Amino acid sequence: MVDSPIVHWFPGHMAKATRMIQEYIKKVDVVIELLDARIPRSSANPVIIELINQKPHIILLNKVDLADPAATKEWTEFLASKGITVLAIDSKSGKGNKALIRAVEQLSKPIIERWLNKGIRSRSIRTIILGIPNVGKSTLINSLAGSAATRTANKAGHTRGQQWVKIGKNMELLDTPGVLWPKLEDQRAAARLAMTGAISDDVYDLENVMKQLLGHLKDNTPEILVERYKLKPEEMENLDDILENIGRRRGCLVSGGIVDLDKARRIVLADYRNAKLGNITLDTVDEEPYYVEE
Ligand SMILES: Nc1nc2c(ncn2[C@@H]2O[C@H](COP(=O)(O)OP(=O)(O)OP(=O)(O)O)[C@@H](O)[C@H]2O)c(=O)[nH]1
Repeated sequence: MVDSPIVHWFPGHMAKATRMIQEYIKKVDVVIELLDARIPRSSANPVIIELINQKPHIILLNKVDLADPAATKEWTEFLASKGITVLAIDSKSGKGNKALIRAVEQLSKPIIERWLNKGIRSRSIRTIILGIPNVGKSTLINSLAGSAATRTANKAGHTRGQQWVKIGKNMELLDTPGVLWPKLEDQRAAARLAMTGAISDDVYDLENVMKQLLGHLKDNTPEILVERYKLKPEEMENLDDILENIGRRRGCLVSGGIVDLDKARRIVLADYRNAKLGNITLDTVDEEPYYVEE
């Protein structure tokens, strides 16, 4: 549960971001939306469809190298079954770039046809990359542009610059990605956004978020906890035991032999983010939607 409000996205910021995204979208023919393959539902912006305003739209499930391949297949099939153009990519390695360019070309065919009918022959298809903080927008732009022109960072909220970058023969990409706000009113999504690093580490309740992550690991992949932290079955009775014993194994002790639980929590969180606990997708296709209590 994320207890404290997320300072970056109070209503004033959201209104400004909405205006900016709407301005960007007016300038492009095709919108590329980046989601985190580990949390395709939680990393989607709540109002993206309205913002896109019926422009052709591609969804990219990014960081696929960190996600569970079977879950990625399910998500890809699920989204495709809704008529959405969807690709799974790893923008760090550039895997999927060619497929993305092909998908943009495919979606642009009717637009190019309309242009040709009007006698316009030399115009490029313009695109923009949209997504919540830290989802990999700059990494993808750099990878597509084949240079390090856009700064990437391992912290949320760090994207700059603005110009069109030529990709292939007939495509131009705005080198400034559109930063969307995450789904923070949905507490389940907010916790998962925190787990995957989309929300800055200083604005959520680590204890609460880690209770949920450890609960997920205990219920779904207890064998990974056993293997990674050398836990014995009797050390895994409940979440408090698990955390305390991980802390002991990892030497997170303060004076008097007491375990520094926050240190243990951070170790597990870093291990999850770096896929040291395996490739774990948190959002499942068939999960009940989360309802915000009135
Ligand atoms: N493993 C993995 N890491 C990735 C991938 N794409 C991006 N990253 C990492 O995710 C972090 C964030 O990437 P950025 O490209 O800075 O993300 P952004 O969406 O531009 O972030 P903001 O500027 O905060 O909006 C960096 O540490 C990247 O190296 C991927 O496909 N796989």
